[in-house]
Amino acid sequence: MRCSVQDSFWNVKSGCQPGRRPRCGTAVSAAIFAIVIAMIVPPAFSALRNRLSAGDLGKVSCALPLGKLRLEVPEGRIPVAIIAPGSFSPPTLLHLRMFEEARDALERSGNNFAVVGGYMSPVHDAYGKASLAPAHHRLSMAEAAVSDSDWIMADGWECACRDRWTPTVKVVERFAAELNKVAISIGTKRPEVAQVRTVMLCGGDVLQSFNDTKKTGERLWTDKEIEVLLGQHGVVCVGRSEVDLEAWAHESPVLRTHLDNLFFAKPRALSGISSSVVRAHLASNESIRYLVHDKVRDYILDHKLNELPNWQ
Ligand SMILES: Nc1ncnc2c1ncn2[C@@H]1O[C@H](COP(=O)(O)OP(=O)(O)OP(=O)(O)O)[C@@H](O)[C@H]1O
Ligand SMILES: NC(=O)c1ccc[n+]([C@@H]2O[C@H](COP(=O)(O)O)[C@@H](O)[C@H]2O)c1
Repeated sequence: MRCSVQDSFWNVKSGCQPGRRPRCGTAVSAAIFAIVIAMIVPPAFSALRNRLSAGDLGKVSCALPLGKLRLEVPEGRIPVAIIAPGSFSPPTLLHLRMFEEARDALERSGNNFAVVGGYMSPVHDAYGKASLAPAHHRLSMAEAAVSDSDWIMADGWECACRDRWTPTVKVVERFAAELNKVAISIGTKRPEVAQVRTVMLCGGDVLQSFNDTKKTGERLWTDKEIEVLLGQHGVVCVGRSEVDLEAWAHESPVLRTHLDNLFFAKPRALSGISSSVVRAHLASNESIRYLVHDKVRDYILDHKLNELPNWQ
């Protein structure tokens, strides 16, 4: 056999030079080469796939998903959308449960609210929390988690369409701007735009962090941000522990002036399920079934996210 110019890749590996007979083109060396490639390429590919971020995020649509939005509410009701910012690394069943608790709390708050939709908004990688899986995985898992909900959606604008971390108030403002382009009909009235109220959803730990100060001495949430979030939008908070958040908010100087726009869901069943618990199970090679949606579990295992160094 003589080498051709087209053999160039193989020529380099085999020592074959055009015009000469290959020196070691035996079946044995070919088989060894194939085995070595088979051993090296899949793990390297999987590691690369886990690290890929910007490339995959390029495919994400930056338009707000509207497919599950309720476009009609009964007479006298105020349409409300629930926006949950968070890490979702990974999303758990408790994250989904939070939405159900929040919807009940808002609709029973005596404000005539009718919840028209809910959104999970995974935070940008640049937020820098050590346990974040790459954003495209967190977004895909959020989409899998809400796939069989008839009202909760996942939105990738914050994590995939921005080049840096976005303060939550800006995230909520963008949801408000987009949702207020959608015409909603109230009772028998003609559908009209600019009717949807946006309310941020968070757990008790995040609400309590409104009072926190960073190591630099700056506030974690500025007064201005809290003013806009609570004064113009609203916050619905789901308790994660026995702490009486309502009493705490009454005592908090930054919150007590906005109590009218602060709503509390008090789950009958408190659960310790969190993303860190799920990651701890994965790190110990234990089952995560019934802690996360089955599709999220499948996604984690299919993409080997359990091997992410920051999930160990
Ligand atoms: N069990 C829970 N009950 C109520 N709220 C929750 C619960 N788990 C998470 N949340 C809330 O969900 C939102 C998103 O959570 P996020 O993914 O940022 O953190 P987390 O679930 O606490 O993750 P980690 O364990 O990695 O810190 C936050 O507002 C958080 O307070
Ligand atoms: N000032 C702010 O806008 C601010 C501060 C801290 C956390 N957050 C948001 O809170 C969410 C939850 O963060 P943690 O997972 O750190 O609790 C994230 O979406 C993050 O962007 C916002």
